[in-house]
Amino acid sequence: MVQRLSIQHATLVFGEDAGLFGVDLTVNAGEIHALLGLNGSGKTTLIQAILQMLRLHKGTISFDGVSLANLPPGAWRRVGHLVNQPFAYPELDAATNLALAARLKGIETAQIPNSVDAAITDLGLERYRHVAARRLSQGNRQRVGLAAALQHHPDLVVLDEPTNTLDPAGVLRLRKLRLHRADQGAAILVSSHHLDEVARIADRIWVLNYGRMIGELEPGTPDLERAFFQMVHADDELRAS
Ligand SMILES: Nc1ncnc2c1ncn2[C@@H]1O[C@H](COP(=O)(O)OP(=O)(O)OP(=O)(O)O)[C@@H](O)[C@H]1O
Repeated sequence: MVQRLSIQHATLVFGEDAGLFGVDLTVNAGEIHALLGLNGSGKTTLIQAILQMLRLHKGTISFDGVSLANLPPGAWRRVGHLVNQPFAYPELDAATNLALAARLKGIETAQIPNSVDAAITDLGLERYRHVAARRLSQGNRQRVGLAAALQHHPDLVVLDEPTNTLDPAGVLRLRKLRLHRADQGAAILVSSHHLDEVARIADRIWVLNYGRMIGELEPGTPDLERAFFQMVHADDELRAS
């Protein structure tokens, strides 16, 4: 089993209980892992640290066994991500945005039109391929961002709340795409507030609370919401005592 993403004792302190405090996590090739946690629990911070948008104060993050600090720049082409705003230049249409993303990720020039077509089909953007990103609805802009994150078939996929703003059809497309990519060997880490969706796709579900990894939930748990709150409340009580 290839250990694609390995996070050891990730620590990044913004303030008391804000940030990350000794977070450990490993995602193997072919697995989908979900990060759950209340607002402010540290999901985006962890994802930004994985993407080197934030620097850890302590701990290490490795991709295929190589610490991010030593990763050659070309290795980032094997990563696909969506965090904060989806990638899209507002004046450019969906297809041109995707062609630029493909170029940035090192897809050969001759392959770019096929790659863009496939990404547009995968995310159901056919009607919008010639529409400027600034004219797209939020959900369709999110689809463009997801298409850009996934079109180069990255080995590691990191997505922060990707189903936000997607309609049920978009959620379904993304689910199929993620399951398919994991079958092909990608390691996928995704944060979410949508417990139903997480239960459908995740091999493992991790729970963050106040920047600490407080446990794992079994994806097959019948009432995932209840189990989640029990875990969070038990941790809150422990912290208060
Ligand atoms: N740049 C920053 N400076 C100071 N504090 C920050 C910064 N970024 C995040 N924080 C704090 O760190 C904590 C974790 O924030 P983070 O955005 O990672 O949470 P989250 O789990 O992604 O939340 P949400 O579900 O609302 O997106 C919060 O208390 C937040 O206010």
